[in-house]
Amino acid sequence: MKIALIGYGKMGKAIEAIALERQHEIVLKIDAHNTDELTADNLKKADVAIEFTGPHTAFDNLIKLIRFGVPVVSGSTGWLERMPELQQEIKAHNGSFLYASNFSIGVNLFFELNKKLAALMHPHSDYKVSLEEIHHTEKRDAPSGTAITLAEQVQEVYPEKKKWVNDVLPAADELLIVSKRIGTVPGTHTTTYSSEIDDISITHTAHNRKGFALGAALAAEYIKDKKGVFTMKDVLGL
Ligand SMILES: NC(=O)C1=CN([C@@H]2O[C@H](COP(=O)(O)OP(=O)(O)OC[C@H]3O[C@@H](n4cnc5c(N)ncnc54)[C@H](OP(=O)(O)O)[C@@H]3O)[C@@H](O)[C@H]2O)C=CC1
Ligand SMILES: O=C(O)C1=N[C@H](C(=O)O)C[C@H](O)C1
Repeated sequence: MKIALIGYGKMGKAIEAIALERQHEIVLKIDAHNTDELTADNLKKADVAIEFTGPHTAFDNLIKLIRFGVPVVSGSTGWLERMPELQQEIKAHNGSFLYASNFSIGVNLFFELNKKLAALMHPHSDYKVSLEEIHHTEKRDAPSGTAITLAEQVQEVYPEKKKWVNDVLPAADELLIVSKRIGTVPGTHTTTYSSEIDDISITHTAHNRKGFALGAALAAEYIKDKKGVFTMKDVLGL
């Protein structure tokens, strides 16, 4: 498979390594220094584009890629309020798109656990729910996209939590997400239910970026010849 990497930073490089191991070819690499090479002609060489740039650049890149007609996998976080606009564009161009706030298989299993644990805990009102995420100091957005997904899953089960809040004292109808930035931590997410008597926590700890990169490669292989909007649940059959 011929892959265009849009974003060639920590994730772009991790994806390149896994893609080469899986016998794919990288036909285009775009970073902040050669954005003028993000053209329809250059994208014709690729079977799929994998976009990991960041919160401020993702949406414009994704709109272009969809208009160029290339299937797109994106993991950029911090732009999701514009997803409805992108979805319209995907529909208008009969495009192919797969987004995940976290591509690792472990985190996608963790998402399923998170939903199940929330359902178990909700009847037990002594336990107060909260979330924590820890990432490296280069991370631009807070809370992490993964933490937002976890919070939204909890909110589905706890409709009394009207919104999530980040790093402030929460009101009774707010769900707290604590964000910490420490060294080179690849990504740690915890959901905790805390009572006066005891705490129950589930944690996913990424040891490196290989899991995110492998998930993105699997997603690209899955989407290559499909049309529509997909998620990691489709890829992993969850
Ligand atoms: N969904 C998931 O599983 C995961 C998602 N992420 C998310 O992916 C995003 C990127 O993370 P990460 O790789 O760590 O970040 P980095 O900062 O390491 O890399 C970002 C890359 O994007 C490039 N870039 C900046 N602006 C543009 C632009 N306009 N067009 C093309 N490329 C551009 C940068 O170029 P330059 O180096 O020249 O500045 C750099 O190569 C973040 O939003 C992060 O949260 C991260 C890990 C997993
Ligand atoms: O920026 C990162 O590094 C990561 N970003 C994603 C997020 O915001 O959830 C996924 C992963 O935790 C690493």
